[in-house]
Amino acid sequence: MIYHHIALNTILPPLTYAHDTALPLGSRVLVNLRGKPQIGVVWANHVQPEIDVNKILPILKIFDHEPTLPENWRELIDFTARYYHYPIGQTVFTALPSLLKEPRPIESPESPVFYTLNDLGKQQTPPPKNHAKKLQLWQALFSGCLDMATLKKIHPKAIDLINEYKKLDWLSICTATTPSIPPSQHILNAEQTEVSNTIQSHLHEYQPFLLHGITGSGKTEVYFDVMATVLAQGKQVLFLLPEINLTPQLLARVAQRFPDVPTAVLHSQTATGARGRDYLRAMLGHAKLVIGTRLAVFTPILDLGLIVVDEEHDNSFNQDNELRYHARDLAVWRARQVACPIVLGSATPSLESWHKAQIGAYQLLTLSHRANAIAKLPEIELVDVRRMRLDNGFSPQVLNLLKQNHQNGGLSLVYLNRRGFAPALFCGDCGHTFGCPNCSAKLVLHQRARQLRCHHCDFRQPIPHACEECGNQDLTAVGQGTQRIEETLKNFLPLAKIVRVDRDSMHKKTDWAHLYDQIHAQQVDILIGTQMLAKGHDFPNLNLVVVLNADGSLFSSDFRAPERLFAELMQVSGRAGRAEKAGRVLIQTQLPEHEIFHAIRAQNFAQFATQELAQREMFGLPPFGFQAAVRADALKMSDAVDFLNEIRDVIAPMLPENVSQMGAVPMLMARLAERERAQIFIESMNRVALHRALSLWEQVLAQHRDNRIRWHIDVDCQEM
Ligand SMILES: Nc1ncnc2c1ncn2[C@@H]1O[C@H](COP(=O)(O)OP(=O)(O)OP(=O)(O)O)[C@@H](O)[C@H]1O
Ligand SMILES: [Zn+2]
Repeated sequence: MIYHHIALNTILPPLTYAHDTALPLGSRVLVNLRGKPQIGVVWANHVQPEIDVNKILPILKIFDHEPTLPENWRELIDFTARYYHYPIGQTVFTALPSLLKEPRPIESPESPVFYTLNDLGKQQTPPPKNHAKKLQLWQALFSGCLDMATLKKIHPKAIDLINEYKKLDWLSICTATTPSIPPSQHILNAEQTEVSNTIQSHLHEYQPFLLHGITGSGKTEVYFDVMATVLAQGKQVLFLLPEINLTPQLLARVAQRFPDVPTAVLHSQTATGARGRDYLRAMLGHAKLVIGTRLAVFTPILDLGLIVVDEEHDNSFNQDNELRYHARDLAVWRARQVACPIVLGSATPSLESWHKAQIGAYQLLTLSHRANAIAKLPEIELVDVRRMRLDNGFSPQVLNLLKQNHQNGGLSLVYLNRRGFAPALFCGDCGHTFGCPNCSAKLVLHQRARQLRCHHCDFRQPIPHACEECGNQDLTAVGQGTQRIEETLKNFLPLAKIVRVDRDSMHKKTDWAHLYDQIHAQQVDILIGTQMLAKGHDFPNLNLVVVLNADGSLFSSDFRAPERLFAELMQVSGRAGRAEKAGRVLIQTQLPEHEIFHAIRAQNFAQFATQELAQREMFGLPPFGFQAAVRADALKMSDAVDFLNEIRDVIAPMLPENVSQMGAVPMLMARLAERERAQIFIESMNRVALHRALSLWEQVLAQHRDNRIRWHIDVDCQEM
């Protein structure tokens, strides 16, 4: 008998099972766990059993016709599990798409066949213009070699058309698997060229780059330029971006620039079947360009030649439940593993990456001008609203500008990162506000739906007619949400076409396409939007941005709040003035003297980063020190706090010297979905020591099982 370690979807380490031959590592198998058949992955073979061999169960089934999960992928999983102190088996199951978690054999995709029009085909009349997709498919076949997966992305009925053309003998099969890549529509400017050349002088080796390019400086064009070279060499590219930026606009840009390149798109909304297939296509090297959000960092890739992380500072690369990982950091690890360059791009880099560039661990590349030669960075002005009477959140100055801009035919964006009608409902008699019964959060008023809603746990209730404390029937909606802003502006400018863009208004994928069409047809005068609209979009006509109520987070005790606010305001400002029309940005604030606004007005990231980093260094905060949180939640705060403090005391005598652990404290958002949450911060200036301490925590936590309490470890935690 040969004994194997099998990684299973459990908190236990890989368990031992027997088979009469040695199975290849990375194979999928079926085994019994607690009497139930479960899918597992062979993690080690020829292991020495640590338990009585008579008790070792046999492997029930081997999916031996499937490709095995490759070695470098297993190394990535091992590293992830170790670094984030998470069970290996559960890490495997987070990283796999559903298709591979099913106890069924999968159909392994065959090597793709590439089609092109032959001479006879090229002599035919192309399909008429009113059959746009058919024509597009024809044009793609005319100029390149494409596989079925790529053709299907151009036209869903590609199979039928290919069969038809085959019958007519218009096609030939080509072997070329290195795609032909048409040149860009833009000629890179001098800065872009230099940056691209620098990156390209480091292909085939590990080299991290931090590309700091102001908004609209043409970072995407630089990524594409480097990608074109790597793809033309037949290597694969991993392109990661925040969920919010994975827009149809971006995918259209990719499709236009790389029409022949077999592409896999992996994000949480991709349909299960498609995601599984794309995962395998990347793993087998069929898909050359792998685009996705954070989870795509776990895609096995046969021949990785380049990684790009766009908007690398974005918080959505950090997963904050179950396996708490940072996709950007894992991407850097992967680049080192396979010795390829990685480009981290942003207009407002994370202070972690900026610091690494300052100390020379990353190479800093800069794009300091807008790519479009006539476009300039917008002017940013502050509107001091301290002593002003606001009309539903608007200063008179801002209202006037919006009116003027509408009269002059401009496009304006009103930014407010708060959806709903009003953030709170308030009783003027007794001062009561309506809170969520499950969370420490106020209920948000949604006027049209006639509901109060919790934006954290999605609790909903009808709008009450009277105060639940004193019975007063005169309740006031305080503060502004995007719906109220929309209402106010519609009353103020009844002739303007106003569109609100937030999570409540954008449900379907087609909503975005529709919005773009409307904007490009110049049918929109004013956009009202949350973060969703602030990032990455390129609306050439947009020339006025108004930010309402930017101050909220400046009172936060989260040390990352200023960094986030700076990034947010630079991003939203960066939407203005991207083409011919000069841009203007107004930020309403109660705190115009706050130092963060000096840097924002100067639009000077380096200045901001230097200030912030000096403070972080003084307090030993990341990126100077390393930090992890151990969190516990229970129905009662005292249970969570006591649990953590007890374990802390057990560990204290064993704690490595240069590690400190604080006392347990409630989290900033102390109550969430009926659970009360506490945490202990564990800090060290030495990463290895911190991880040694965390391993201790892991061991002791595992021994202290208490059904009332759930716990987790969050390494490099982003949430306070
Ligand atoms: N070399 C160039 N010549 C002319 N136009 C260009 C050039 N490079 C990029 N552009 C155009 O400039 C605009 C901004 O480019 P791009 O979207 O690549 O910038 P970005 O830095 O990724 O922007 P952001 O970070 O603000 O989302 C786009 O409309 C793009 O088509
Ligand atoms: Zn809630």
